[in-house]
Amino acid sequence: MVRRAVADSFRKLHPRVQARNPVVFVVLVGSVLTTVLFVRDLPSATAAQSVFNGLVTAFLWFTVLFANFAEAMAEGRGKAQAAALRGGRAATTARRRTPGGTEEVPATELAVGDVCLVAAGQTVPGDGDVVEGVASVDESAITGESAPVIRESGGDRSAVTGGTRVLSDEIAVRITAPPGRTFLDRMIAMVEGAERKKTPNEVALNILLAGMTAIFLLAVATLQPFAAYSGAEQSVVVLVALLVCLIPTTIGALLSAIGIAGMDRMVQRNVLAMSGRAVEASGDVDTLLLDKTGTVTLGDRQAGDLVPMPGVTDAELAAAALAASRADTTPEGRSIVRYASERHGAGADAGTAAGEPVPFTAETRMSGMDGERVSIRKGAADAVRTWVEGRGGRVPDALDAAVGRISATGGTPLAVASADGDGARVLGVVHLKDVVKPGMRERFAHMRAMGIRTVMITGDNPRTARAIADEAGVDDVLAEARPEDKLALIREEQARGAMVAMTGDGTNDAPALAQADVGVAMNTGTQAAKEAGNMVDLDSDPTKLIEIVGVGKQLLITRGALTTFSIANDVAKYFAIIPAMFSGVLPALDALNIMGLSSANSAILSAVVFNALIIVALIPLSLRGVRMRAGTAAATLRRNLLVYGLGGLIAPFIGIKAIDLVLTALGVS
Ligand SMILES: Nc1ncnc2c1ncn2[C@@H]1O[C@H](COP(=O)(O)OP(=O)(O)OP(=O)(O)O)[C@@H](O)[C@H]1O
Ligand SMILES: [K+]
Ligand SMILES: [Mg+2]
Repeated sequence: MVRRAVADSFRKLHPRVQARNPVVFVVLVGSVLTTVLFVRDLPSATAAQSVFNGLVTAFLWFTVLFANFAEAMAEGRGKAQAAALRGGRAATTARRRTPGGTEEVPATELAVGDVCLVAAGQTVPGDGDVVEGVASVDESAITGESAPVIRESGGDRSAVTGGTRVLSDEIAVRITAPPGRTFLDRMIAMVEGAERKKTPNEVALNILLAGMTAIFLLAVATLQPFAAYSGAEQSVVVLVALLVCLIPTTIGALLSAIGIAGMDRMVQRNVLAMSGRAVEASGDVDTLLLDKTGTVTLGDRQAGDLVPMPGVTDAELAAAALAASRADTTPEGRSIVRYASERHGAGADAGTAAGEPVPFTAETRMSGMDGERVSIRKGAADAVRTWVEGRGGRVPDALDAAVGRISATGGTPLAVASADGDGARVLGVVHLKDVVKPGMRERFAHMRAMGIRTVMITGDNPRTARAIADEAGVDDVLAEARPEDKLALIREEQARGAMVAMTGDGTNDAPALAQADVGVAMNTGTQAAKEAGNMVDLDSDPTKLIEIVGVGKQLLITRGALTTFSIANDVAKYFAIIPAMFSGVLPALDALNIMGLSSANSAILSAVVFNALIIVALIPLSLRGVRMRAGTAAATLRRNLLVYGLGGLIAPFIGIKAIDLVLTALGVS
């Protein structure tokens, strides 16, 4: 990896690459200039002068190369990972469905909307949503996790990724991404940094650094007339050396490496950040919104009980629930069919006329069927109540009692109602059971300690929401939320200045994921959710946000610390070079030579050498990030100013003096 980074450092010398970084570009121009002067003066200059010119030139080139090396090292890990991912992407053929049957086609010829059949042992040919069937899938090619996961049509676990392998059963997959733009392709581009754009913060910092560079350029250029006046005209090599020492080369050289390394630290935690901007934003998150099902809970909502209303028999309720769920492909719908068939026989709804299915939407929060004589609905209790009352029906008090009992345990109550010529009535309630994921409470407490407010938003009723919220330990809940309510809540938080992160998995979460500053989609979620967010968590762990925030904060703090160090650092070089330049003519300036450097040339050379070496010395810190300790932001800032500001001020005095001693001992100057 180091060898490749060294080769890349030379490859990056291309002016078009260098022009992206104003500080390093100025050093590059300086290097070219001193090289020309070194060669030009070679015949006329004294040997000592040529050695000086040659060494200054060499270390200016090293400065540029070290900056390139830092970036190449940061990119290295991603490139290795991309190569591994590419290796796993074997050519696959797909069994595409045609009007008459199926046909074999190469996966690269699939178009969006095609439906393919994938059986046990076969590789999923492209990204898509499962439209029929349930299967266990090995996603280790993408997540590195070998335990199989369940993918099924309908609900929030319908997305499959090209390159993963079906282990059991057969599924039909509707392709959602064109070849070349699949998740794996994007993942490769991402870890490789091919799509890396400068973040707004990086752009701002670059402008600041470019401004400082321009000011020092002006200062150094106007120094010459004064120097000439006082009889100490300086060589261009010395002026270039002074300029390079004064401009913020340290942070200029390391800035992009710090950003790339931050992205890479996300990848190491199995989080794919689609932009550096998202990584930065995660460092400032103060509100986290989570959906309930599949995020806070395991999301495997299964029918576990049927509660009939007074005057309704068990069989009647089961028949209605079954009829309303026959065409419902969501996991909830299928679990009702399973449960009712087990208890009351597969044909329990034989007496109920079939009809047109009414699919579930997050908007209506109901599903069911419309027959010729009778309509049936099942869904959120408040939605069903409105439906029944709208048809002149009266809702029994027993409904509230049943809903309350189920909700109190964190279960989801689905009310079942029917309407015919005689009016509408509630038949009973289906109890969907779900379980809070283990370890949630500790994780949310940790977030609270980091100053992050957690809000659970769910389409479920307020009592279920409250029960789950209390069990999981989130700070606040928003219940009975439709997609636009989720969106409105995020806008509201953002309007009062909060940085909002959202984790979710459903298609109904997609608008909110897109609106949030940091939108983390669960890998188990739907394609729509993954498209909308700016991060995907391959482990589908909502509390991963703690680590995401940690990485973001570390990125911001590392960048701040090294910027402080870089600027403080340049002050000392001023004390090395200015006295050296004028030592002959202005003895008063010798007071500035507090380092007691041996000669003018040695002082200047030592400063240039130190300026180059400090970049290499700080590469490990840039890649690893500064160590994070618990504490408030203000305390961290104070500590960093002390360590990196003061350290940056003192380090060069020691370093330059040491280099001066070595150079003198070697007899170089
Ligand atoms: N298949 C279905 N048929 C009828 N009603 C349903 C179905 N699935 C869910 N519901 C009802 O709709 C409500 C909202 O749906 P859903 O749970 O998907 O919302 P959500 O906003 O994604 O919240 P969550 O955080 O629970 O995922 C559920 O609480 C339930 O009452
Ligand atoms: K510098
Ligand atoms: Mg959901």
